[in-house]
Amino acid sequence: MAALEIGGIRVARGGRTVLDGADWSLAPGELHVITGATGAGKSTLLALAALSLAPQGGELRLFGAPAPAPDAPAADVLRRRIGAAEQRPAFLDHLTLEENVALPLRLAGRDPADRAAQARELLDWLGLADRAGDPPAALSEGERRRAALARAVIAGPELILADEPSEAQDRAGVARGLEMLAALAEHGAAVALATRDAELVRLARHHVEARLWRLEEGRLSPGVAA
Ligand SMILES: Nc1ncnc2c1ncn2[C@@H]1O[C@H](COP(=O)(O)OP(=O)(O)OP(=O)(O)O)[C@@H](O)[C@H]1O
Repeated sequence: MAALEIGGIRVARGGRTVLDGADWSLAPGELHVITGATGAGKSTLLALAALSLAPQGGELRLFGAPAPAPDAPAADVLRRRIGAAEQRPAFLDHLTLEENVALPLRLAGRDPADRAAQARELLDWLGLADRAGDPPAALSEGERRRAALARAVIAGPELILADEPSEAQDRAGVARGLEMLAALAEHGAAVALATRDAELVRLARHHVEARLWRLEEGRLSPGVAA
């Protein structure tokens, strides 16, 4: 069963048709990389999958069932199975970075020691261990992106969505983030990331098992956007 299926999906934003009959299916254990020019609709596609946005037409299915409207109570329940790292992540500035990253575990009712240990491990892996006690406002753009990725994956979601995860990262950071997402896919998560980063695409092609898509004129097709 696919984690996510869209069929003939149509979305208009700001008076413009962004997705125009797009089809896509993402199964557990798969890593998909969506490429496309700026404004092509990559973030829109991930926002649909994250139940942040409703389509105007077509079919959206999550975990084998028709997706509820973003404001329906059922959407809140489903979102707990989804980890999304947004392009412009928001954090709670009265909490430390570690507490922000551990928030999904807090919402899941996990005990504090367990939450702290898991957050530390992820921050360490993503090169943020020395920032754990800092407020999010003190982080650089690249550090915020990595923290958003950590927060998206910490509770073990079945579907992981990462929007431009490599933006503002150095080469080592790009590789680390991709390695982590590929490892999570290997362990059974359905993972999709959107990017315009040629280095990330190169790594996805040659160093991990990934399926590449290009989003053009509102539709997805196999390959990489020019
Ligand atoms: N909140 C919004 N209100 C109105 N229009 C929007 C909104 N968000 C996005 N759009 C428009 O939808 C289109 C697709 O935007 P989207 O952010 O999905 O593209 P993208 O491929 O992710 O671009 P980028 O690579 O620059 O992040 C653009 O024309 C954009 O201006």
